[in-house]
Amino acid sequence: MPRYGQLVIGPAGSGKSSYCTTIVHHCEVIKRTIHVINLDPAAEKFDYPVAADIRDLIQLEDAMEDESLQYGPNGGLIFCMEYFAKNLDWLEEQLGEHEDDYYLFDCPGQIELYSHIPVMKELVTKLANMNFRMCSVFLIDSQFMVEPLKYVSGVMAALSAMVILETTHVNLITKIDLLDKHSRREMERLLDSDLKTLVQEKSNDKFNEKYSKLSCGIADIVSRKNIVTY
Ligand SMILES: Nc1nc2c(ncn2[C@@H]2O[C@H](COP(=O)(O)OP(=O)(O)OP(=O)(O)O)[C@@H](O)[C@H]2O)c(=O)[nH]1
Repeated sequence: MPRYGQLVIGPAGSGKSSYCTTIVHHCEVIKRTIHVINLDPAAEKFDYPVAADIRDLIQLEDAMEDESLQYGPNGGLIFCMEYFAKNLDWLEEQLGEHEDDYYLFDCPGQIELYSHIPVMKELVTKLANMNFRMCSVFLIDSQFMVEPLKYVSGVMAALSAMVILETTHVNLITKIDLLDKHSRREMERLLDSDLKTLVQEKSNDKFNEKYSKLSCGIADIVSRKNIVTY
């Protein structure tokens, strides 16, 4: 029987762990067994029960304190994730064989993992071989959604993850409660309008003039392909 789960991804601080906690509470209410796997080697604390933890395999400090490696936090994290990708059998052991249960994978926020580093794709392939049906949930802070140029950048990041991972993909806007009325209206305008026109409005200052053609071209592709509604 297939097993089902979500890869919870998105930029640092976008709310991935908070989302996992919320889903755990929801599953408690609906009486569905759920397992949350921490895949962030730099994570420090969780508000959800951790079923398996990458830090039992490797921790960020291991890479940063090693005399021969001498990585900083970002290089260290990539090193840890590459080490994890070489040891995916460890994950298989941790996951066991719970047939009807649901799984959340709380992932690190480094954007490189969803642009050109193949680690997360290797994870998805491994999970598929283990008969998992995965959905990626890309969380994006609503701060990205209140200004056209930031919005294009956020959409591109989400699109990059979608293209790289090749799973079912859902984009989720977080922290909407922090937006004031004006920002909420702006967000709704962005979600409903022709993005190219909005970017054009913003791109007419002196600094942006040089790049406005490129920004408008990208905005046009994003809206024409309906990427924002996937
Ligand atoms: N107001 C508000 N705060 C939120 C929401 N979601 C997350 N936060 C807060 O945002 C901060 C970061 O949330 P996390 O859940 O730790 O984000 P993360 O994506 O797991 O962070 P990293 O693991 O560091 O990438 C915390 O202080 C959360 O309490 C939300 O929907 N509304």
